[in-house]
Amino acid sequence: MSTHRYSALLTDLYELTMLAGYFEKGMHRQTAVFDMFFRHNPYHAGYAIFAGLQPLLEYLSELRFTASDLAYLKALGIFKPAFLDFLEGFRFRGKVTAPTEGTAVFAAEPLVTVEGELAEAQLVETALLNIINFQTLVATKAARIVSVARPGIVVEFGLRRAHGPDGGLSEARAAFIGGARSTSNTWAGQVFDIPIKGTHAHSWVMAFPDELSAFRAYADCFPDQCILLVDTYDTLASGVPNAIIVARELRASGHEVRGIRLDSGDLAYLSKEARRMLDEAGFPDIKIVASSDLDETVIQSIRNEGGCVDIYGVGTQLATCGGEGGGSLGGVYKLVRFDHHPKLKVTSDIAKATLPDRKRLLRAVLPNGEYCLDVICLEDEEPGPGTTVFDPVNPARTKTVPPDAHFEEVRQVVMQNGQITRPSPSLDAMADRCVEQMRRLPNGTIRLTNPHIYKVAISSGLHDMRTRLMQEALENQPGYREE
Ligand SMILES: Nc1ncnc2c1ncn2[C@@H]1O[C@H](COP(=O)(O)OP(=O)(O)OP(=O)(O)O)[C@@H](O)[C@H]1O
Ligand SMILES: O=P(O)(O)OC[C@H]1O[C@H](OP(=O)(O)OP(=O)(O)O)[C@H](O)[C@@H]1O
Ligand SMILES: O=C(O)c1cccnc1
Repeated sequence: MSTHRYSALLTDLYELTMLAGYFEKGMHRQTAVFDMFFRHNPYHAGYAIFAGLQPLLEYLSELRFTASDLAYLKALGIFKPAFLDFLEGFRFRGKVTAPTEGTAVFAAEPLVTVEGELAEAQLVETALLNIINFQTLVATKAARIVSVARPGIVVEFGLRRAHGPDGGLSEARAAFIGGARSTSNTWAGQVFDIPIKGTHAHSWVMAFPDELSAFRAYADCFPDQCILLVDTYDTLASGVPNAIIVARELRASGHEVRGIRLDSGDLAYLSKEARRMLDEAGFPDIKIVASSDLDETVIQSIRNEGGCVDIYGVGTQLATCGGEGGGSLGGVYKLVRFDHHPKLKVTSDIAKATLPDRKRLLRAVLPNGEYCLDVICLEDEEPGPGTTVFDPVNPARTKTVPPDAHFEEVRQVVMQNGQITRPSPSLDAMADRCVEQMRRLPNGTIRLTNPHIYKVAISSGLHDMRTRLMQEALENQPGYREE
């Protein structure tokens, strides 16, 4: 569902000045192809989970300059009237190719490819990166957290620590794609139809004369959604025993306490003790919720210690994409074809050289359904099983596509002539896709630390084209002399 209209001014000024320049030089209608990709998986992870496509397509479909946008740009005094007239009729009519949200993707792979006139393909750079970088970063963090929490479930609690209201909204969406089963963010629930869940705060307990009367009052108000926060005073000496008293009283009136929440201390130890006390009191179905600065490492530690947590409430670390290698995803948007010619950003560092031209992204799948490597090839290439492919950074290293593998196309055309051509799957289907993708990755790829590096290779056609373009670019440098 659409949240709001995106402004056409959701862009960096330089996109607009370049556009004005291309317009003035008569270049704006020349054809261009741009690729969005990132150079390193976030969190030093073995994979990333692609997210943000549906909001991106909404932005592209709605992109137009309103009268007030044009008045604002005019008042800046830097744009000429003819250009402002051009912007008035501006619409995005390009083509977009991308994976489905929830798909596992890897560093160096072309993710979103935008093809169209230079003006439209250039203008959308900033918004595209803003949307895809953030949602992919959050979905990946959620997938990491969920991968260690399972079969425990993850609830997203991050709104209070998210980067602004809009950050909190899109974060809840991306966290759901990455595997969080619900959110505390009520607005996200309304906008995206994500299940919403919640308990109560310490202030509830403190607003009553004592913990037991606070628990009784909460059970009275919410007899069928009663989850009690048990750590305000002393978790095991008062919180859990008081929760058991209220659970007995509620049962006598035909209802059940649903859960207790632990929010401090050693969550492994406390959850085991609380589980034992609840079971002994005849409440094996009361769930244990844990929160308190959780992330994938803490959850793994709780699991390793045999903790009895059923539900992990994860806020700050998920909303802010914390942890080493987190914080931001460095996705970039590079010109790969212009005016019917493949383009390459030449650099002495081959790791930073772009992959030219229109490309396909293929995933080699073994007979058992497991993914074994990805191959980036030119649009008209058909690499088959048994083909030799090249490491993009060190092409002296080659690999053979297993002869019994078959290729799956990772991306599809999702927009043509500015019209969405593939309806977006539901958020549930995206979340299911993420689960399925993680299941099909090789063992070790989803490990938190030092993961197995999933191979991404380039085809011989792409390798040859890149080598030729690098050579041509060098020869065109003033002062170049072949040794
Ligand atoms: N078993 C565990 N293994 C690893 N880390 C844990 C475990 N249990 C809790 N933690 C983490 O240890 C930290 C300690 O929490 P502690 O209760 O001391 O602080 P707190 O929750 O910030 O307390 P308060 O909110 O009362 O100040 C939290 O960040 C929590 O995520
Ligand atoms: O720790 P997070 O992963 O961000 O999860 C959300 C946290 O937000 C709430 O506490 P808050 O820090 O607002 O205050 P409190 O713990 O003092 O109640 C809640 O009790 C969690 O601890
Ligand atoms: O419902 C909760 O328990 C909750 C919601 C947001 C943040 N912390 C806790």
